Amino acid sequence: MGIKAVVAGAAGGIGQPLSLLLKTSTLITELSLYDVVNTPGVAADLSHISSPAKVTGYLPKDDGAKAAFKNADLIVIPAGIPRKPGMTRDDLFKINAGIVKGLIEAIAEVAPKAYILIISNPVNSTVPIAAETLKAAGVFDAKRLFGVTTLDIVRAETFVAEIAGKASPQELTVPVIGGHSGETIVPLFSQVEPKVEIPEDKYDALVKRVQFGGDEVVAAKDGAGSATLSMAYAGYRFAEKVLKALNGETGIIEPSYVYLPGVPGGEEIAKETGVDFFSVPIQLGKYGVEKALNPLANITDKEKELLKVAIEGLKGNISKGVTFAQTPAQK
Ligand SMILES: NC(=O)c1ccc[n+]([C@@H]2O[C@H](COP(=O)([O-])OP(=O)(O)OC[C@H]3O[C@@H](n4cnc5c(N)ncnc54)[C@H](O)[C@@H]3O)[C@@H](O)[C@H]2O)c1
Ligand SMILES: O=C(O)C[C@H](O)C(=O)O
Repeated sequence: MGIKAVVAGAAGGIGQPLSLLLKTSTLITELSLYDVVNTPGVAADLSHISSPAKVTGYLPKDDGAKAAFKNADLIVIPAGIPRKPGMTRDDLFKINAGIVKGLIEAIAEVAPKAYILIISNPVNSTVPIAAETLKAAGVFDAKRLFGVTTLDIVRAETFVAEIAGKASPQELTVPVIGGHSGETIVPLFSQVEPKVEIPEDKYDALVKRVQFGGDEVVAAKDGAGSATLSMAYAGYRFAEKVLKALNGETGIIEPSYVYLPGVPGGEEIAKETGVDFFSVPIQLGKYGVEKALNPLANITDKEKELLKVAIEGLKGNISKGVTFAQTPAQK
């Protein structure tokens, strides 16, 4: 089976290294790169790599977005502006909301069955925008729409391993649930596998570091953007799991920000949290999310407190996205 993958925003700080990683996958036979600039060059460069995927670059002219997306199996979207110091992810809404909506409208027309992976911030709002836009086009399948929160997990693994003195962070599974910004990010250190002891006096700082890891990078880049390389790694890690699921592998589990009422097992979590969009561990299959796993049953009192704050923040982010998508564009 051939798999067609697309990166929308492929010429950007995340888009280029993410496209490189996707080009190395032997599961992809066709890799389409879409951006408003520079994709012919990025595609020519990647096309010299000796892996199976045929690489093509598309620009907006000649209906390039639709040509790029046509009949795709997997579309990853890191299109949009990144933060500068002093900005929140919500400050990106004004510009990125419209970019995501436009891209999703094109996808709805020409690739309604694609797995859509949204990286563009604010993820807490851009995923609801995508869901509403797909609903309006009559092609929404919650089992195939994902907000990529993997960078929070990657960071949690790294920071927990540092504290727990583990040489190999990749041996740890650290569930991180909720959303993807500040206090909406909820690491569940009580459910780390294999179990680790977080010293009491280090717990709060560790939670904060996972929640605000993005700010560390924004500050260090000092006006030159936000995380790109670690995000490309995280984006590929999630995309690779989707590719394996598409290829028939079973038992693949990773957290992602999904529309809970639309995925098996999600309704109960939506009732418990009071929000429809939420990141939880999901099991992936050939046709999308097979089930959402409920991580809430055994959480600690401290994690319950974090969850409460996260849910309050998420409610506003979600309704802002839904309202934007449902409001007709001003002429
Ligand atoms: N989900 C996460 O964990 C996570 C992590 C890091 C960054 N991000 C977000 O990813 C986004 C991209 O970050 P970056 O550092 O790559 O930014 P960047 O500015 O380097 O790249 C963005 C790219 O998007 C392109 N673009 C703009 N409008 C477009 C459109 N309509 N169609 C197609 N492409 C378009 C730009 O030309 C540019 O090449 C930002 O919103 C950032 O906040 C998310
Ligand atoms: O911090 C950002 O704005 C980018 C990204 O969401 C991150 O977590 O690094």
